[in-house]
This record gives sequence, structure tokens and C-alpha cells, in this order.
Amino acid sequence: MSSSVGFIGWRGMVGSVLMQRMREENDFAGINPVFFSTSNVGGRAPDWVGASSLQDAYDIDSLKKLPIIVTTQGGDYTTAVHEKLRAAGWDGYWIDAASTLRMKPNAVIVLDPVNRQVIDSALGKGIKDFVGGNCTVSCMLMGLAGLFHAGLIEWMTSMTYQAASGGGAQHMRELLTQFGLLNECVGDKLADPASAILEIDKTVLELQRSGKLPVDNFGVPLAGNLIPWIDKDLGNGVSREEWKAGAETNKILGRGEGFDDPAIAIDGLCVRVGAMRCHSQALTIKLTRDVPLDEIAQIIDQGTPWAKVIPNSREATMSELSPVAVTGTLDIPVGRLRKMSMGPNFLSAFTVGDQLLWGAAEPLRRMLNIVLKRN
Ligand SMILES: NC(=O)C1=CN([C@@H]2O[C@H](COP(=O)(O)OP(=O)(O)OC[C@H]3O[C@@H](n4cnc5c(N)ncnc54)[C@H](OP(=O)(O)O)[C@@H]3O)[C@@H](O)[C@H]2O)C=CC1
Ligand SMILES: N[C@@H](CC(=O)OP(=O)(O)O)C(=O)O
Repeated sequence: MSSSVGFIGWRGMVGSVLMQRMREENDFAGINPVFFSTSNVGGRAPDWVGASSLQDAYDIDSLKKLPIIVTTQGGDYTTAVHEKLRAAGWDGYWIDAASTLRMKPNAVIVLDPVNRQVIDSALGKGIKDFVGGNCTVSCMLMGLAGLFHAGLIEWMTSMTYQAASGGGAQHMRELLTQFGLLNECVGDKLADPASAILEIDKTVLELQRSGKLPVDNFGVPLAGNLIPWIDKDLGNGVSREEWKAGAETNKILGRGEGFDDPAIAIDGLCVRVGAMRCHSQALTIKLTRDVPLDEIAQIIDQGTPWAKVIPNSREATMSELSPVAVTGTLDIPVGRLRKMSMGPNFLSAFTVGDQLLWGAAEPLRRMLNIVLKRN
């Protein structure tokens, strides 16, 4: 008999990528999907499952009937509903993209190609809350799993270059609108090859500083700029996005508080750049021992089926190690691998991942399938 699965947030950006991947993998064949809405109760459910109407995503009685709920609606929704649903006696599986529950002791951060053992052990203990990790963390781990599992990482810094999509659809629109307006304000000068570049630069800067660009989402212009702060201020000089790197990576790997193995120190700065939907990161890794580069490349390549080592050449880097090359694929290229001048135990790496695929939708899709196979 097919299991009923409730979907909340299916028409949002992360939800749409999840639906797309589920359809590509024929995942709907084995389930009875029930679609919910926070804004259009009674409206039509998506075409591909036939005509049924959207149920109320806040109605605890409707949600309670489902053995599995998958939500990509966001943290506010999780906060509003999860506790109430559990308090009402619901004992189903909750699979969530939002960060709200990630660090709760009875929730597991899911990234099964990396932490299937942690997931299986949690399932065996009756844990029912499974949450996708932060996009930067998940993409990094999909690339570097081999090194972590081989015990080769003593500590690591991660300097990120995060895409506009991490903020949501409106952020992507705002970035493109800003780019358009900047282009427009110097359109005539750009068309004239004889015009002075410093004049163009001055005009662009004037518009960027004028307060006339739309900045409702980012707060400041991102086009032709960058923002070295992502997510909340924790009050100790660390942004919440930066804190997640260490906290979530260790929890995913089953290390640190609550586990037998000690935490690995991971820290860095998180920066928003004008890329569309791929997060990139530059990593400095202190190895636990001196390992030759060709062995390191092999270990990374074999870490997950999606990790792909890019030769450390200018040509390969430019064509294969960029957001434009990676967007829409599940590949996690890892390149710029070289020993650093600080010594043979210091490794540099650069990795890129589609933050809506491995960074958000794909771990949830795979977790749903793990749960379905158990049921
Ligand atoms: N953006 C990201 O990169 C990541 C996001 N996440 C998590 O996923 C959550 C959802 O993110 P995201 O998908 O970007 O959020 P969206 O804003 O795209 O979608 C969230 C909800 O907004 C409602 N909505 C209102 N207007 C529209 C519209 N015009 N088109 C589509 N949906 C609309 C929908 O709910 P309804 O149908 O009920 O009206 C939808 O489910 C985040 O809050 C975060 O917790 C996790 C990892 C990465
Ligand atoms: N904060 C990430 C996106 C995201 O949703 O992260 P999280 O799932 O950890 O809240 C970014 O802005 O790029």
C-alpha cells in the first residue's frame, strides 16, 4: 500500500526544486501525496497528481492523519506547527528544510551520502525529526566527505561566496533588477567605445550610493558589490551562518557534543556575492598528516559519487569550477587543490555546489525515500 505524504511549501523555490527532482526520479509513483497551502486552501493541487484540492497547512487535525510530512515552507511555519503537532500526539516522520529544529537533540541533520550511519542509528532509536542542513555546509561536505571520513582534517577554515538564491526568490529578483538599473544608467556610455571608463565607474557608484536601487531584501546593493555578513548577528562577532559551519558539520558527522568523537574546529567568514544559485567556498585545511596531493585527490573523488576533482589548472578551473558551470547539476567539483606555503600539512581547496539541489532539496528527497523504504 502506498504511504500518504504531506507536502508543505511545495510551490516555493526550494519546494519547486524538490518537486522537480521527485518527478525526475519517479518518486511520486510510490506515494499518495497530499498538498497543503498556507495561502490558498481549497485551491487546486499540482496537475501531475490529478485534481485534488489544497488542504490547510495550519490544520493540525489534517496534518495528524499523515505518517510523513515534508516541509520546505520555512522556519516560521516549523515554529508555528511542529510543536503543536507533536503535542497533539502525532508520531509521524517530519522532514524539514528549515534551520529551526536542526540543533535540537532529538533531530538529525540529514545528508545520507555522508552520514547514513548517523541517520540509521537515529531511525533505530525511534527519532522522527529529520532536517536538511545549511546549504553551504551540505555542499562542502558532499565535496570533502572523503577527507573527513579518512580522518585527515585537523581543522578547516571556510571562506564562502554565497549566491543570492540563499536569501530566497525575491533576493534573486532584486539582484537582477539592480544589475539592470546599473547597466541602464551607463547604457549610452557603454555603447560608445571611446567613452572614459572612470566616468562609467563614477556614474555606477553614484547610483549604488544614491539610495535609489531596490534594496528591500538585501538591505544594501549587491550588484557590483558584496556583503560580508549572512544571517543574524550572534553578538560575539560571529554571524549565524558562520556558526553553522562548525556546529552543523560536526553534528552531521556525529562528532562533538552528544557523540563520542571530538568536534573538528571549522570556522570562517560568510560572504554574499552576486552569483545566482551556487554557493562557492575557499577552504584552508590543516591535515592531520602529510599526504601526497595525488592521494588526496583520489580520496576526495571517492568520498561521494558526486564529488569531482578538477585539475588545478587555469583552464579547468575557469570552465569547470564556477557557479555557471555547476548550476542545475548534482556535481560537487573540488579544485584548486595544492599544498600551501605554510607547510606540507596545509591544503587549499575550492568547491562549488548548487545550493537548491544538494544545499536544500536533494537531502530531503533522499531522506523521504529512506523513510518510505522502512515503512
Ligand atoms: N532559499 C534557500 O536557499 C534555502 C531555503 N531553505 C529553507 O526553505 C524555506 C523556504 O525557502 P524558499 O523556497 O526559498 O521560500 P519561498 O519564499 O520561495 O517559498 C515559501 C512559501 O512562500 C509562499 N509563496 C508566496 N508567494 C509565492 C509565490 N509567488 N511563488 C511561490 N511561493 C509563494 C508559498 O507558500 P503557500 O503555497 O503556502 O502560499 C511557498 O511555499 C526557507 O525559509 C528555509 O527555511 C533551506 C535551504 C536553502
Ligand atoms: N542562509 C543561507 C540559506 C539558508 O536557507 O540557510 P539555512 O537553511 O541554514 O537557514 C543563505 O543565505 O545562503
